[in-house]
Amino acid sequence: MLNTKPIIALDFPGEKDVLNFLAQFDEKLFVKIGMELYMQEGPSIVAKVKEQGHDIFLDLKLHDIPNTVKSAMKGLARLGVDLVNVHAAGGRAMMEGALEGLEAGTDAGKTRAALIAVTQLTSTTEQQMQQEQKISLSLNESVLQYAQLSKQAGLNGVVCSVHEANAIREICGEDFLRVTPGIRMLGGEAHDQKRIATPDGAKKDGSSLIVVGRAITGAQNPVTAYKEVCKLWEAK
Ligand SMILES: O=c1ccn([C@@H]2O[C@H](COP(=O)(O)O)[C@@H](O)[C@H]2O)c(=O)[nH]1
Repeated sequence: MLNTKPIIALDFPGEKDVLNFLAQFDEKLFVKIGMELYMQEGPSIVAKVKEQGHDIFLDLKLHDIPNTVKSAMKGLARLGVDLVNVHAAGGRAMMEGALEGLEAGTDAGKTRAALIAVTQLTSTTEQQMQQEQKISLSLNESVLQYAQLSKQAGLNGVVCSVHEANAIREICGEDFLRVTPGIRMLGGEAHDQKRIATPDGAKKDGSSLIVVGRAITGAQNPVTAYKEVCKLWEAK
């Protein structure tokens, strides 16, 4: 069973910044290690964060031919994280390969990480998707198509924006995870994100888990900012 705390995106350039950031908290967190940190520090950063007892979403968004993704996922499984992902655009066979690799690499007796697929990045607009990716569907339809494909491949859920979460829940079911980045406090700067929502909006609109980066890591007091996000996310 996955932790339902807001996932803090540890988008820092290196280990020192991460450890200084985590030292401010006196509770176990659910954190995300993405490409920025992993490319600098490699698997050792996963081990160090895990040693401190935090749950980990390893957000490397694998996207390659099925055999390569299967082998890579087998390696990632050995890191013992809680949540991993691929790009749904890699296709059904690639996602099935990822799942096989994850299962093969998970030590006997251990729970395998949940596997989710990125649908359309939260930094993408419908106009961009149609013009650059030449997808003639609406953005909502494209996200739903990727969600259904991910479900058929046996995945545990998707990364999407809050705006698509309810429709995915209706079609794919409550247990199919809707993990939503692009979270901002009311009036907060969007930065490069295009499909954004507040933590309480995410709760209301069907997210299973929220991912929050700069609204916490860039705050003057990250612990206070995190508590504020938790309060809104946990409010009934
Ligand atoms: O569609 C996606 C997929 C992943 N992300 C990641 O989430 C965080 C969001 O950070 P903020 O600072 O809260 O914008 C970041 O690590 C992205 O790589 C995403 O934003 N959208």
